[in-house]
Amino acid sequence: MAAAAAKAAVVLPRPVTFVTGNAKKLEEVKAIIGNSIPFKSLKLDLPELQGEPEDISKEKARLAALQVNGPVLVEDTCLCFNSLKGLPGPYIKWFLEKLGHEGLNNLLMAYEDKSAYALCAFSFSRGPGAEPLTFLGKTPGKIVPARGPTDFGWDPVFQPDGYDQTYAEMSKEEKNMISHRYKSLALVKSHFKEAGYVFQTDEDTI
Ligand SMILES: O=P(O)(O)OP(=O)(O)OP(=O)(O)OC[C@H]1O[C@@H](n2cnc3c(O)ncnc32)[C@H](O)[C@@H]1O
Ligand SMILES: [Mg+2]
Repeated sequence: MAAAAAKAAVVLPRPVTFVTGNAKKLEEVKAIIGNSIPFKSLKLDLPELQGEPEDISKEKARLAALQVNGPVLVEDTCLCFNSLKGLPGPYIKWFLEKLGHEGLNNLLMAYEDKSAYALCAFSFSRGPGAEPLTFLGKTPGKIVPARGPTDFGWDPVFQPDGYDQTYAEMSKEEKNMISHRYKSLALVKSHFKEAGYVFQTDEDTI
């Protein structure tokens, strides 16, 4: 067949819903995605799961797709300390909540190596029952005593490699050009471009 290479467009029932309970994530996702993917957001507190980042992200997507009954994007963010073999990793939310910025630094007191990496795992599911695809973005850096505004998570204690500023001290534009989230979303965007999804609109979603 001559046109064997031509792929049929995959029609999705409505714009993708980005499901998150975190308003700061949403701000960054909106800024990075822009108009490249038609999406809307839904604030839902999905369960904090355990395991490997990729598995957690996929499971989040499965749960979100069931709740939304349509295509979803979710993401799970980890902050991994190399001296601690990648921990706190996906458990950073609880570590930050209980220990604060100073406590995160204290975890590394006994170690010379303060290096760390921020890891973002976006997962996309085409709908309930579909196997989610996962896209990982990683930015290396180190853990430092808190500097800068404290409006987003662990930003004040993470200084990316090659920069004198912590994520918190950078402008949002600058962070969004180098961040774990930016890198993961760049892969998501490429996937959407390649897949050529066609969206039907559905006005009755939130
Ligand atoms: O509803 P979801 O999307 O799960 O939102 P969440 O706040 O529960 O987020 P995670 O489960 O991914 O937990 C990640 C933790 O790291 C924080 N965090 C996520 N991205 C961050 C970033 O870019 N800079 C600083 N802190 C971040 C976030 O506030 C959480 O405390
Ligand atoms: Mg969460």
